Amino acid sequence: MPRSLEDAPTTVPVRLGERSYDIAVADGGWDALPAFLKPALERSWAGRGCLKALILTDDHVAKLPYPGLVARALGSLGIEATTSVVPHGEASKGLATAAGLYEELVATAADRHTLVVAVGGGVIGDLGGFVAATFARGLPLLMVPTTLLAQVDSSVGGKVGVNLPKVKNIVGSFHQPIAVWIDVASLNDLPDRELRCGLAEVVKYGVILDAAFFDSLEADAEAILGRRPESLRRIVARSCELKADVVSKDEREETGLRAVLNFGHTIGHAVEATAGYGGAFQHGEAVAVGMVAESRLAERLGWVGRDFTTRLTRLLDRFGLPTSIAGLDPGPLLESMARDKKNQGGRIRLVLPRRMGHVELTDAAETADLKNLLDDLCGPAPL
Ligand SMILES: NC(=O)c1ccc[n+]([C@@H]2O[C@H](COP(=O)([O-])OP(=O)(O)OC[C@H]3O[C@@H](n4cnc5c(N)ncnc54)[C@H](O)[C@@H]3O)[C@@H](O)[C@H]2O)c1
Ligand SMILES: O=C(O)C(=O)C[C@@H](O)[C@H](O)[C@H](O)COP(=O)(O)O
Ligand SMILES: [Zn+2]
Repeated sequence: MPRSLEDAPTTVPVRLGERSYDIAVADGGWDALPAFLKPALERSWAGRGCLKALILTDDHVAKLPYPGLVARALGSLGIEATTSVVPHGEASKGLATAAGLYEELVATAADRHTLVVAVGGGVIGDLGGFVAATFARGLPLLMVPTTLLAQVDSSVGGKVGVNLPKVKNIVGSFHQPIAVWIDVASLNDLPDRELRCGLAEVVKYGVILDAAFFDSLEADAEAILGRRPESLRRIVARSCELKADVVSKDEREETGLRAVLNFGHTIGHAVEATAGYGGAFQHGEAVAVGMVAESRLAERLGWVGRDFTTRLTRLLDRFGLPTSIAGLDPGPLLESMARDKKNQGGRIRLVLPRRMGHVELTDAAETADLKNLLDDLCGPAPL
């Protein structure tokens, strides 16, 4: 049970017609999970009549209580769970791991009512979601994100997928979960580096959608880094609300609205893929340097002033995130950007800021502009 009424989970709805679902933002209170899950299973065609579940997690999270707490909640609903553990890290988010999971589903006689439960970070959510989307043409999916990044971003909105060696997230689908259960208390176990990675996506929401949220992150930075529960719960709930609103208006990134969530990712994904998965840059770190680099591009196009990038860089710095791509090789970065999913008609499209709280998808930058930008930013940092 929640420890008090104030501890009852906050619910954020994701409004998508028949694919609507709720995100519960709790602080402990795992006893409330069965009551939260039961109606979600009943609402979902594939979840109705569910007797079996596959809990997917990684070898770090497998040592924590969360997969067991999920299995217990499912057991109380009469659902028998088996657990599959994959190695932690981005290298697991590939077709080879997915193929192994398909074999496990076959071996356990999974049917279209078998629930896939992703318990872990964004790697587990994207991989488990991809397997759920594709096995038997679609199994019900429950997200139980345990990193800040997964709680504020990857567990919400239905983008699931895996990487090819040179291209991030290039094989995938849109497959909405039936529910998302977030326990912010699980963030107490998280290494500092992973907390910072999540903060990169949190800062992103301020830049793209909510200037007042950005102000509040600046004001509350110490409490957030100190993992004060109210602060974590506030940033998780607000991030989920902002993402849920965008996803409900443009679920499949068709109108250009959802693309705003990709600020920092055109250059960020290029940095991640060229550095190698599990290499020098985690996703959140790549997004941090990507946001700064894309803000510099916006400066060059006259969209924002230098002060805009300075303010963004200062907050990322305060959160202990990298802000520079100095020393990277610009050639492979540009090649990688040319493979971005947002591109159209051979033109690279990026999401760039106009002012705090507002960004736009644009192909205004010529390849030569991008090459100059990368040459400058990858050169030695100014003294
Ligand atoms: N689908 C989307 O919309 C979306 C959005 C953002 C990011 N992503 C994807 O998410 C991935 C990054 O996710 P991530 O940053 O969560 O990385 P991750 O899944 O690799 O998790 C980071 C590390 O934290 C560990 N961990 C997880 N929970 C923990 C806990 N409570 N305590 C201690 N350790 C814990 C994991 O074992 C792992 O070592 C990338 O692949 C990125 O592309 C997807
Ligand atoms: O949900 C979205 O839409 C996003 O763009 C969120 C991003 O933070 C996330 O990294 C996403 O996986 C990137 O999507 P992609 O389409 O560029 O692969
Ligand atoms: Zn991201």
